[in-house]
Amino acid sequence: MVDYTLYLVASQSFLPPGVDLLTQIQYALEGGITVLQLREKEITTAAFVRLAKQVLALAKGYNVPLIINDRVDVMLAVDADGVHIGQDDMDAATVRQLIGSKKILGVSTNTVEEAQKAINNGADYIGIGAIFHTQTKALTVPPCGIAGCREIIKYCKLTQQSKIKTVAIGGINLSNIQRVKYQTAIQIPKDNIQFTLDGVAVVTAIISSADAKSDTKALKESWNRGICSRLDLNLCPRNLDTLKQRIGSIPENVLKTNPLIHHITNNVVKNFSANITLAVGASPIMSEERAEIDDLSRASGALLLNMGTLDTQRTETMLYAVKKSNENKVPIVFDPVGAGASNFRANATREFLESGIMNVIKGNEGELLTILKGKGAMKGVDSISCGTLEDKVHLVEEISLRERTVVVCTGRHDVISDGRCTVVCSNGHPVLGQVTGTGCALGSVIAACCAVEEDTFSATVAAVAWYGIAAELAAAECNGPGSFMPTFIDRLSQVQKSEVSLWMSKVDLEMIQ
Ligand SMILES: Cc1ncc(COP(=O)(O)OP(=O)(O)O)c(N)n1
Ligand SMILES: Cc1ncsc1CCOP(=O)(O)O
Repeated sequence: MVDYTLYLVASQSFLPPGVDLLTQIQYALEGGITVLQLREKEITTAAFVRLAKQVLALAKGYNVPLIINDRVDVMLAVDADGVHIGQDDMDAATVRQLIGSKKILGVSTNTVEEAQKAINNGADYIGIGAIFHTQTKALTVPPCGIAGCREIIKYCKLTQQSKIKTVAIGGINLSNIQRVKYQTAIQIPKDNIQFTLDGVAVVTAIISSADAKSDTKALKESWNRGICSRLDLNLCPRNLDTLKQRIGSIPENVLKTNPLIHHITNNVVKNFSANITLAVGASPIMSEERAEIDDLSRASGALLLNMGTLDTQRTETMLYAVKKSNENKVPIVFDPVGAGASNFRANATREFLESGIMNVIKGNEGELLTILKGKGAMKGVDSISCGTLEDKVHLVEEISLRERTVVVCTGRHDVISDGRCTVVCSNGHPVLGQVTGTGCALGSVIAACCAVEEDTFSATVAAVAWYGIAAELAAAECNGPGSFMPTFIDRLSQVQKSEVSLWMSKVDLEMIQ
């Protein structure tokens, strides 16, 4: 039985300066790779055979199978353990005939149809990908992403009841390996079954590493470790009554717990967001200093990441904060402000989503459309509409299912989904749209609620309703946006102090079946 946990696709092209391939492979073997592939595109057949013989001897010493990329002739010449082929190579059925039944056959797949064909043609495993963008090769088809990968796993494991093994490939590294493992998992609650990938394949995460042995170890440990971050997909209450019961106590818990909320947010809203955080009973800290992220991550109840005034340095810091928060199981609320306004922001949004697990994604329709469809869906940082409320619900559900996280789309009606359960919250007031920063500061309240409530979906619904009700109360008392701001902060801070039943009576929620 081959163990596909950590599959290295090795190639001379991506080595660090001064390091030779055999040495790097030796480190990777010492670090614990479980499968090795030799992928050489630029060398002669004779050189490929020579190299393959050396690599095979090395791999045998660690009992690790050697797969040859693309070249059936080289694989047969050195008697390697198997061959890996892509969609543009010799067809899998012919390769199977040539190599016989005992050798390993791997096939690259990007769609369910390709997986189906690979299984029918006798593949032992499929490489699913590219799952994310990769620097290693120019992709001819777009990355299939977490959602595409899940579809393929589901097909392989469930529909076909097949013994085929699955590994994901493309852009996988230490920062996202856990996300890949857990977010591609398929749960069948009624049968208590879970299907997961059998492993991941990487090129640069190991082959370009300055310390290949320890990076290999770290990748393997991360794969085998329990889940980082919180993915509480089973906690979502199933009906409106249980949801309302659960959200009723959340504002009070924020006040009692006084969680620290680390904000990496935009310059326009820092002051307002800090005041809103204080008003709900949490403690804000605004810091973009990378040197204190480790400490803050250990101390924080939640992290708010807001892309409003993004720059290159802040992007780096945010990526590091994502990594640390996931490691420390600190929930992250991600606000992709202006995601589609420029290529820079669209790319950063993608990079954030690929780099780790975001527990909540909060955006307006334009931002969420950008997450779903890429750049081109919005103008500047202002939102555009995706159509009817039904369209908005579909948008939120689609992203939530794809990213396996809670998604909130703000607007006249706020739509919140965790992919299994969707609610529309109609609390709020149009004056919120006349005060800058009110959208961003909602992120602070969501983060405060997530810090005290494990069930991220309920925490998010509580925050959205709480915010909306405070806005309704404040708007009723004031004359315009100027006087609204202080009154809003007052009302926000008073919700916990009022009777739960009083604030709950104002909650305007509808559950979408
Ligand atoms: C494990 C694994 N999965 C996918 C690939 C990609 O193979 P292919 O589609 O043949 O592309 P090239 O590697 O030839 O560029 C792989 N090599 N390994
Ligand atoms: C060979 C291949 N096939 C699909 S993505 C990929 C390259 C993966 O490289 P990396 O792990 O460095 O992103």
